This record gives sequence, C-alpha cells and structure tokens, in this order.
Amino acid sequence: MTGQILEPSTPAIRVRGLRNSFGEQVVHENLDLDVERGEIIGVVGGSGTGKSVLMRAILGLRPPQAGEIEVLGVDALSDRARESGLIERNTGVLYQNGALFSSLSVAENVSVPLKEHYSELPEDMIHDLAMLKIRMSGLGEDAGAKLPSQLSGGMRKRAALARALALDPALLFLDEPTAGLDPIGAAAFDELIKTLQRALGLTVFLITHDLDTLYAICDRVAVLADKRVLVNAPLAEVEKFDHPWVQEYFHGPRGRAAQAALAKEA
Ligand SMILES: Nc1ncnc2c1ncn2[C@@H]1O[C@H](COP(=O)(O)OP(=O)(O)OP(=O)(O)O)[C@@H](O)[C@H]1O
Repeated sequence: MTGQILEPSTPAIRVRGLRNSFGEQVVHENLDLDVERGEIIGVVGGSGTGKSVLMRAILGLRPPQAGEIEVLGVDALSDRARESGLIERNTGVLYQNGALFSSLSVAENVSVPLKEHYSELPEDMIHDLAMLKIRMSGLGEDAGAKLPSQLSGGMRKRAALARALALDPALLFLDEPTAGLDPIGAAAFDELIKTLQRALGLTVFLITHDLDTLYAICDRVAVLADKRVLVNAPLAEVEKFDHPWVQEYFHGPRGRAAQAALAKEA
C-alpha cells in the first residue's frame, strides 16, 4: 500500500558498521550489508552467528550498540521511523514458529495488521482483504475460518505468510520458512515465495539453513561468520569463497546433494 512512496531508488536495506552485543558477548562487529530492491537474498551462517539478531535489528525490534541501518531509504534507527511506523507498514515478517494467535481464526490473524494500521476500513473490507491474502498464499477459502491448531504445519506457514503480506509490504522477512516441512512441502513453499516475489515485486530477506531453498530461489547469498557478513554475492561466487565454514557448507555432502538436484532440473 505504501511501499512505493519510500525512496524508490535507494537499496532496500543498507547496514553499515553494525555492532550487536549481549553483555560481554559480541554477536556482530562492524557488519555491513546491502540488499537490492526486488531480490531474494538468502542469509546463511552457522548456528548462533546472529542471523535472527540481524533481522531484529533491521526491523527496529532491538536497537544495535553501534552502526547505521537504512530500510527503503529511511534511517531505521531514527525517531521518525519509530514514531511513524513507516518501516513497520512496509515490511512483512514470517517468524520461524509462525507466531499466529492461537485463539484467532486464520482470517482474524491476517486481519490484525490491517485493523492496526487501517482502523478506518470497514469490517467487511478488512475481511475481504484478509481472504485475498489467504488465497494468494495458496490456502482455500475454508482455511479462513479455521484455528491455527486445525491446520497442518505447511498450512500454518501459509497462514503466517498471508499475515506477513497483509499490508502489501515492499519488503518481506522470512526466518527459516521451510524448517519443519517435508521436502515436497518445502519445495512447494519455495515456489510460492518465488511466484509472489515476482508478481508483487517484493524484496525478500530470507534466513535459512536449507540449501535447496538457496539453490531454488535466491538471487544472492549473504554469509554470516566471524561477526560480520563475510561475503554477499550470487551463489556461484559464494560457493568458491575461501573460508572453512563456506567450504564445508557448500561442498559437504548436503551441499553436493543440493547442487546435484539443481543440475538434474536444468
Ligand atoms: N535476547 C538475547 N539475550 C542474550 N543473548 C541473545 C539474545 N538473543 C540472541 N542472543 C545470542 O546471540 C547469538 C546469535 O543469536 P541468533 O538467534 O541471532 O543466532 P542465529 O544465527 O539466528 O542462530 P540459529 O541458526 O541457531 O537460529 C546467540 O549466541 C544467542 O545466544
């Protein structure tokens, strides 16, 4: 709804000199990251390298100890961004566990951000918009009235995706979207993300451990290691990067299997 009014020529995300720490533990030091508009960037790294902490900092949920963050051309750490909710209105987030309200139906869940940001809209219009997002996420009409507990894991992910898309965001954050899905369900979810990204012109920040997802849909991959973004480039370049974690990740047994699957499809 409002994505386009935010400085269309600037990168979707620009991070410079970021420092995040918890007490003595430094998670990020001097971290830089650029995410271009309209791309799917896969964010990978070993457990505890700070992928979620980075996402939370970009979303303004936890201010960093130092550094600059711009989202859609707006200084994300400024009072203006915080007070106006500008970034919140232009970003959708799918959290790892879905984070749906268990006592609300799927349609009510998807309506929450609409009611919060567009309280002047009549109830029936909010419901129609929610149902549109539910269908866009590949769920049937009947899913709208169901509680999250009445859905399968894959369907819950789609419901959470519908809620993330509720405000027509320019920028979509996905935290391990295929975790817990079987390989067929995961591939279908990847396909859905790619289709929606193309159709809606979304920029997607995707945290994943899933090599198949990286090969299937990511335009670029940012690797977190040694407290920073080690490399941020197309996959073919990242695979060759000389770092023990990168080499183990991409050229270990699972990396080789994902590359073989891609070669078979081509
Ligand atoms: N609220 C918090 N309080 C203290 N430490 C935290 C907090 N949140 C994160 N951390 C620490 O920051 C580090 C990075 O955590 P984060 O969840 O971002 O890792 P991650 O790369 O997303 O890991 P995973 O791949 O396992 O999900 C971890 O060592 C974690 O313990």
